[in-house]
Amino acid sequence: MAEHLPAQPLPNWRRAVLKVGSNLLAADGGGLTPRHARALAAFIGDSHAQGRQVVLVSSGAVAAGRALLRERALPGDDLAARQALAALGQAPMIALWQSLSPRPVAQVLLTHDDLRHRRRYLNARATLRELLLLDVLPVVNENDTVAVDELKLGDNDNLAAIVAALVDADLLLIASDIDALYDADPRRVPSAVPVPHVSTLTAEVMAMAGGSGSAVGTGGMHTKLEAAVKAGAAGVPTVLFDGRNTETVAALAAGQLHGTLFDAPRSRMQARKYWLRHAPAAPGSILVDDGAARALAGGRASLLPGGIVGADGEFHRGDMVEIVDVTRRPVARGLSQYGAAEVRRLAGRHSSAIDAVLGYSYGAEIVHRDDLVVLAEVHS
Ligand SMILES: Nc1ncnc2c1ncn2[C@@H]1O[C@H](COP(=O)(O)OP(=O)(O)O)[C@@H](O)[C@H]1O
Ligand SMILES: N[C@@H](CCC(=O)OP(=O)(O)O)C(=O)O
Repeated sequence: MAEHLPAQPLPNWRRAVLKVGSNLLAADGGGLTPRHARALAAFIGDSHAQGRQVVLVSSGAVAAGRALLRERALPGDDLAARQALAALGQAPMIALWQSLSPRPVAQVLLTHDDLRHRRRYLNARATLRELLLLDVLPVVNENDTVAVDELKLGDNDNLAAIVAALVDADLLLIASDIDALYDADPRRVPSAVPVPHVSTLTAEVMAMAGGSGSAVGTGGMHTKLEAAVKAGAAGVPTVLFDGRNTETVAALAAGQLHGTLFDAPRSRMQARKYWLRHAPAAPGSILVDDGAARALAGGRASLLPGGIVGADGEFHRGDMVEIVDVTRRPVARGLSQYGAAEVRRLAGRHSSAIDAVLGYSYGAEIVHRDDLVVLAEVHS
């Protein structure tokens, strides 16, 4: 099918999230097969050789678990059964990727709760960043085994979009069993035509999507469009392509897309700055000396403990806080890596003393420069 779709340039990227659906990993309707995963793993390897980073979001645990039980009586299709199947199939899914990757593979299981609570969100982000620094391949899946129904993210398309924002990716790649978004569900409307480029995800575009076309897929096209909306809100464009087509997958490494490109409404930097400017601040602030105030105003510095003279009010690790000078004039705002009590204890100390003072460390920066907007930007 890809030959019907014109090649278009893939947006430039350095860090991407690649989402691989169950349909590709359990392609023969049974257990896991490397058939399509092999080319996708080669794409990840090629990208790595080009100095790019990929975080993989892989489905397939439930499908793998179901296949492992084979002739045994299958449990029902209720939540507990799915959770048991996910527990059974998660290790083989990771093992499949490890068998195809020359680099070590790291398993990351996330729940909705991990992403909703600031502190756990920051911890997940720090772990993923660290895994990328360690040059290993993170393989993320929803922690189906413990997620309860009302708190389940439910589908890995949405999870992949959240992870793309979490790791500051500049592209979300969705590998599916179809070569593009079609203007209607192609199973119901045989005359449906592929849409190579979506500049805005209007209600009309959202209405094009139908459910999953297979027994193992969960979301269908609808959750892929939801993912494109979520990623777009974080400034990340999304591409959808056929992960079964080895030529399509090989072309990606050469920067060519045969599939659908969804533009992001604003740049990643604009989206992040917007969020930092408008996210509600906790009732507390960090007081900094003149040197730190000047360094922050320059726009490229992180806030280190040495420039801090104190903290007002209450805030927790991960909260948005105001940063003010000693006259209480606002200088910047940003996400604090430490709570107010910890900041008071660290004030004036060198970053290298954090461990000794607290007995642990969340890193050398109290507010990392990526998580900070200076005053001029706050009012722009
Ligand atoms: N408008 C549409 N365009 C393309 N595919 C659609 C559309 N509506 C529904 N689909 C179905 O969505 C399926 C892909 O989603 P899904 O089965 O969940 O796969 P995955 O495991 O890749 O997430 C396609 O195979 C197709 O049958
Ligand atoms: N977390 C589940 C997959 C859920 C899911 O979204 O599946 P899919 O629609 O195939 O991407 C699993 O590992 O089986």
